Order: sequence, then C-alpha cells, then structure tokens
Amino acid sequence: MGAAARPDAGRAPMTPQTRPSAVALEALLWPATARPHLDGDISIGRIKLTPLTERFGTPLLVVDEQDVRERCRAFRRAFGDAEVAYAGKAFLCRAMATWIGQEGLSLDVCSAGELAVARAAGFPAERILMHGNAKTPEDLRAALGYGVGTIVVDSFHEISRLAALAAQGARPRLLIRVTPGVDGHTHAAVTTGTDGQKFGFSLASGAAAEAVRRVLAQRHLELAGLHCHIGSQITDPGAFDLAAARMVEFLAELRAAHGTPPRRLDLGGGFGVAYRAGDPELAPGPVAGRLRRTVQDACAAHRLPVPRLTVEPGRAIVAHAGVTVYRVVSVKHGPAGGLLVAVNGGMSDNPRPSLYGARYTARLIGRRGAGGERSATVVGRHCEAGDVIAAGVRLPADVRPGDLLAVPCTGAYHHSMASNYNMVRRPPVVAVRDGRARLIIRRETIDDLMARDLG
Ligand SMILES: Cc1ncc(COP(=O)(O)O)c(C=O)c1O
Ligand SMILES: N[C@@H](CCCC[NH3+])C(=O)O
Repeated sequence: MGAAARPDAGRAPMTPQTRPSAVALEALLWPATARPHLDGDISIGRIKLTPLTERFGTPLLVVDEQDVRERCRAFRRAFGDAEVAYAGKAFLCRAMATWIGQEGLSLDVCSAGELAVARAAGFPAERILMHGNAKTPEDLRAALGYGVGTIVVDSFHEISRLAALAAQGARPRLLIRVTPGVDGHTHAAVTTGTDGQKFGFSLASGAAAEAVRRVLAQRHLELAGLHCHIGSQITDPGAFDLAAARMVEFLAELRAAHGTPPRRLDLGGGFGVAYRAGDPELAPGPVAGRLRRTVQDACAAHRLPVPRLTVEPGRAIVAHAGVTVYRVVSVKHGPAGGLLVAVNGGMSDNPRPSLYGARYTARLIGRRGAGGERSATVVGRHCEAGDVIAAGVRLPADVRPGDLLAVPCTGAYHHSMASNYNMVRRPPVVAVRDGRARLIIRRETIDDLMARDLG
C-alpha cells in the first residue's frame, strides 16, 4: 500500500502520548480474561463481544469459563481441606455443573429441578447437598432416589417426612440448619441468620437443640452435622466469625447433651462481591484464613475436635464471570440533563435492581464514543417505571439506538432468576474460552412461550 492510500497519511506520527489507547476496564468487575480493545470492543476468552452478538443476538449473557474455574480453584486453595460446595441457585446448567464437578467442588441444590440438572451432567450424588426451607415430597424423593450425599433439614415436618421415607430403605445423612441469631447487615430480603425469618431452627429459642434430639431419635436418620447461612452479599467478615463461633459453642453443647459432637460444620455462603468500582468484596483467601482461625480457636477453647468445614459460595464463584450485552433501542433526555437509555432487556433478565436496589455499571462497546460523557440511566423494556438496569452511570454523550452496552457482574442470580414478564423471551448463555464460543443455553423462542398455553 502506498503512503498516500493509508488512512492516517498526512497526520503527525503518533507518539506514546497521542497514540489512542483502549479505555481500561475496572479489573475487579470484569471476568478474568476480559480485555479492552482500541476499537472500543471488549474481548472475553479471546473472543470479541460485538461479533458474538452478531452471531447470537442480544440480549446475550456471556460467561467466561476460565473465570469460573479460577474462582473455584481460589476457593479450594483458600479453604484447604474444607469442602467447597457451589450454590447452584446462583447459576446452573449442565455446562456449569460440569465445570464445578471437574474443579472438585461439591454442589448445593434446592429443588428437584436443580437436582435434575446435576443428574443430567452426571454430577456425583455423594457430592450433592440438598437445601430448602420447604422441600416438597417430590424434592425429597428425588434426592433420596439419586442418593444425594447430604440433606440440610429445615423444619420439624421435614424430619418426620425424611424419617418416613428413610424407613423405606435410604439412610440420608443430615445437617441441621441452625439460625445463629447473627445479622450479616445485608439487604433484608437476603438476611437469613436472624430469628424471625423463615430459614432454619432458632438457636436462641432451643428449636435447634430440639431438632437435633428428634433426628437422633430416628434410627433411620444419620446426623452428620450442623449448617448455618447468614445471608447473601455480605461484606463484613466479622459476621461470619460471629456465626462460626456460635456454631462451635452449639457443637460443645451437643457434646455435653449427647456425647460425641457432630463431625461436620457447614458455614454456608454469602461472600459479597463488587458490582461497581469501589464496592467492597470479600476475597476467598482472607475470609478463609479468618474463618478457619475462628473455628480452630473456638474448638480449642471448648476442647472440641475441629469439625470438617463446608462453605457454599454461589455469587463469589460466578458473578464476575458473566457479562450481559444489550442493544440500545431508544434514548430520551431525562432530568438534569441526564440520558434515559432504553435497552432490549431489563427486569426479566435482571430483577436485582428492583428487588434489592442493586447498582450496576454499564459500558458502550463496539465503537468509541464521541463528544464527551453524560450521566445516564440505563432502563429496561418492561412495563414498570422501576425497570432500571444501571442508574447514574457515565456513557458517551452520543450513545444512540443500535449501540451495544455491556453490563459486567451479571453471572449470578441473573439467568437463574430470569422471568418471562411481558412475555419477553429469556436470553441465551454463551460460554467463551480460549478463542471458542459455545452456546450452552439457547434463546427462548415464541414457540417455547406458547407451548405451555393450552388455550
Ligand atoms: C443455603 C445457602 N447456601 C449458599 C447460598 C449462596 O449464597 P451466595 O450466592 O451469596 O454465596 C445461599 C444463598 O444465599 C443459600 O441459601
Ligand atoms: N437472589 C439474591 C441472592 C439470594 C441468595 C440465595 N439464598 C441476589 O440476587 O442477590
């Protein structure tokens, strides 16, 4: 190519100062393999997002397999010989169950449906825990039928039901879900360690001690240990310490009352992650160090053997692996000079802002903006004014219909909580890794939606 034909002919040579650079990503928010590019695009797993949307459409949930695997490894390294059970409610499909299984994690399911996914992926039954405050007889039969390793019991009625089912053959291993009376200072809707909410047997009221007595009285049931889960998106490590210390104290009480204490202690999940730059996040290393020390010290103080620990991270494994890409449909001028940028998804693929006031960030991809930045609120397509995806974000002032917006940290409690509100079809999920993209959940079709409507 001759010099005159070059698009940059005649311009001053670029120095390091004038050479355009890709706008950096906030490293903590995006998947491990996410990289910004000069053209404004972002690649994940060495695949650029814009061509991916041309292939699979929008909205599109992209999941970075390497990010998931790295976080599984980080949790296993941090917790040493403890069991790490991924909480499938955060995001579950056959591919995810396969990755989790290959990385040596256990799996927490809370319905016959989640168990069916685990089964379809061939997840080892021994490494499955079943949860739920209102497991139905169908859930329990499915669990016993597959031979799940552990059932976490949550009510006196469930103990009776399990005893009846176990008398027919199975001998399930049980953890008792205890409510330790610890406030994790998270959103009220996901606070589960305090008395008065629906999960678990209260420690303070004596219900937990009574649940232990009832399980021990059933010869077909085996009491393996205790469980607690104080809530989700917790960023205060002190709340986990307090819960762990109370649970060890309870183990000591059980030894005094019944002889040998149960051998397992499951401290649940709930490790908070950053959704926006500057948000606090609990990294597995420090949190594991603290928790293990707390348990060891409390056991030493009570002269108890240290129980085998389990933790159940969900969000911390998969939230950062997910990026949702939307297409802008319309732009309006909002109050105080801000923009209202409406996209082709919303509360049906991300109900978290409307449920918990969750805050997200968003970024234009696929081209570089011009004309500076404006404050913007990214809103969804649903028939509610509260259908907001990201409020108060900075977007290029020239954002316009047809643009692509990427929202990071959408891997956990997005697809798993998606709905068909307004008969909108749920988006597909594409897994990316090492330059390859694989459709792991296809987009819903209008036929899917109509299939259950029998007229
Ligand atoms: C029993 C149990 N374990 C683990 C989790 C996972 O929580 P997170 O995704 O916040 O780690 C949950 C959800 O809060 C849960 O209910
Ligand atoms: N769905 C909640 C977390 C609930 C955790 C399940 N026990 C969220 O999106 O933050």
